[in-house]
Amino acid sequence: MKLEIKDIRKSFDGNEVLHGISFSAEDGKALGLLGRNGAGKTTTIRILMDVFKPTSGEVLIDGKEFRAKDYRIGYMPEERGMYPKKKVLQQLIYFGELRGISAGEAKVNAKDLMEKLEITEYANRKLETLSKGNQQKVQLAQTLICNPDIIILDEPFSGLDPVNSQLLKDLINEKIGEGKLVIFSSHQMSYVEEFCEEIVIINRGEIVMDGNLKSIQKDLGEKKLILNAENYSISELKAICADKFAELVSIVGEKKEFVILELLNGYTKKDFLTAVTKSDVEIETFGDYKPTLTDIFVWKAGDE
Ligand SMILES: Nc1ncnc2c1ncn2[C@@H]1O[C@H](COP(=O)(O)OP(=O)(O)OP(=O)(O)O)[C@@H](O)[C@H]1O
Repeated sequence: MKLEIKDIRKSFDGNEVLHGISFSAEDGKALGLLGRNGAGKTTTIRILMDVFKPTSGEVLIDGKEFRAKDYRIGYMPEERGMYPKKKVLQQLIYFGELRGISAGEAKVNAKDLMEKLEITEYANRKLETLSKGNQQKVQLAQTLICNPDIIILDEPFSGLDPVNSQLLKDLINEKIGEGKLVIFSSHQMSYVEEFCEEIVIINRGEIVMDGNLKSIQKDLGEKKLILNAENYSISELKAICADKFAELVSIVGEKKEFVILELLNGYTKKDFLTAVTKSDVEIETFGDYKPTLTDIFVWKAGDE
């Protein structure tokens, strides 16, 4: 199953917020939809869910027009929409029926999900009496109650402690393993890095980066090295690189723990290592630079 967003534009009152975005998501993989606040992620998801019509462009599934109502979709919106006064199991069954499965099937699914999310003991409690994190887990159970083929999660980890995050991770991974199509929107880069093979970064309504995360990291890390010294601080090391090794490398950045360098044309990692070894720099860390998703995000979606 392949879901394609093709050249989508969306305006609100004449103000265009999506400027022709295109990307695709496939089953058995998770796609991370990233962007700063107001970038256009929720608007994109709402177009997918048929909450809004795009101003132009189309959404296709396996090459045909996609109509959300024809598919089993589990959508966990950022603003959680459940009934505070209703009992947990009762409302999970209600949402299951609402989404086209029988009460019996919904009950079986609800019990299975509650067990996996360790919330069985709250089955007969009113939702509002649960802690925020447990309410969040009920919300995920609601999202998955009809065994959806397409799962769209908007900030599913907000407010969860590490143990509960792990339960959620296990469940989402299980769904990816079952071949579901998962779209995952979050500001928590570590989770995106863990789940998502593919990423799309939206900035001010435009796609600024799109593709396989590992390939992007490899491409952006190409010819880049990290260096740290035992006998010099980062700023001293930068000055040394600019002074002694300027023929071999340029300085492209720094982190608390190391300087990031780029090999200049014609030079190899070995050339640089030989030069450093001959100098008085005592190497603490030396190796290839692999940008984190946070690095990529800040670079692509940060302020100019
Ligand atoms: N119903 C609406 N009417 C008018 N403008 C809207 C509407 N919905 C969204 N927008 C505007 O569209 C732009 C994108 O908003 P959107 O909610 O899609 O961003 P987002 O990437 O999901 O942000 P966040 O990370 O803060 O949730 C914003 O400028 C927002 O004000």
